[in-house]
Amino acid sequence: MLIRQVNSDTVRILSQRDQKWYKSAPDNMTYGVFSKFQKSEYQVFIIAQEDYNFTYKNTNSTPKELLNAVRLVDAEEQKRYTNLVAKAVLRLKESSLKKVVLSRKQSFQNSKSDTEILTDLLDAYPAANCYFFYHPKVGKWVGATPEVLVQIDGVKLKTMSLAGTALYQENEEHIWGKKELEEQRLVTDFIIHNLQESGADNIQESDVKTVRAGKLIHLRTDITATVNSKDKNMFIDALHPTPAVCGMPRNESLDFINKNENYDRSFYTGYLGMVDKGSASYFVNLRCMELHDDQVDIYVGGGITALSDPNAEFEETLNKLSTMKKLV
Ligand SMILES: C=C(O[C@@H]1C=C(C(=O)O)C=C[C@H]1O)C(=O)O
Repeated sequence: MLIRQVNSDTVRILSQRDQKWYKSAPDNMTYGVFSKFQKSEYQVFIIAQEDYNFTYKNTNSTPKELLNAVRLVDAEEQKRYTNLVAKAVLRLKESSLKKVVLSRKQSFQNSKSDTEILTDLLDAYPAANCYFFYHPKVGKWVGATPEVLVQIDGVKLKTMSLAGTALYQENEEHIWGKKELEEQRLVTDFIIHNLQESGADNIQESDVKTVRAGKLIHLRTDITATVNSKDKNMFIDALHPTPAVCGMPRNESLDFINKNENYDRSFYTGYLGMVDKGSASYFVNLRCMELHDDQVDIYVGGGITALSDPNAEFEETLNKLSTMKKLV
């Protein structure tokens, strides 16, 4: 497993010599975790039998083709997805469901090598958390995620509420609509409530800010807290899945997703992380794709509320799709 965190030059690789599929890891070791959206299905632990890091300086010359926008409309898929969103909007208007995150995957041919994809990823997304994961029994995934699930260093915990999406426009301050502001507030409230329930102290939230992720922008609140428990997993369980990838209330949205999304999210909207003695960093697996021999599956989604417009939600998935499509 390889990770380069936001705006860092250091690429870290944890590698396991054997091909075993570890289902847990002792806490005094350095290890990586790669988890499905529905964690009860499974998690993979990478035991760091080797632990390397190297400096990767961005070339400052992102290849031109990576900057081009690509629009990847598939008419059938548009119809299917907008119908799904319309069904969710009806449910959101008629029930106690407040938000549900819907998603889809689209497949493309790929002729690039893993190394080409990885170097293009590191060049194109210095401001994202870039990762590459491979396990012979699990598969090969790559992504550039803007979202931290949770970082714990000693007693300090950091997390974020990230939701709401718009296109980045140079020299223009975006005015966010009610839908985005409300759906992001919902995520913040959920995180704060669940941290309180888990016994975290001194919970602080920043002002809401607009942050850039490639050609997209999102709303983000940074949240910090003090934690005394040594059990990092407790905080992951408290936070994952947040309403940034699932919905609100959690069980109701999960039920809607399982009954209506009609495909397997697999590791998309799950999380990945590295745990190193006293510290742990976990990221939400977004803006990601699964690599097969000559095909890739790109996963994208977005938060739906009663105020959502199905066509605008489809556009949002297209914009997110191009993040990874540029790399293959
Ligand atoms: C679900 C995704 O992203 C999440 C949904 C967002 C939204 O609905 O605006 C924004 C950021 C993420 O929390 C994705 O990128 O696939």
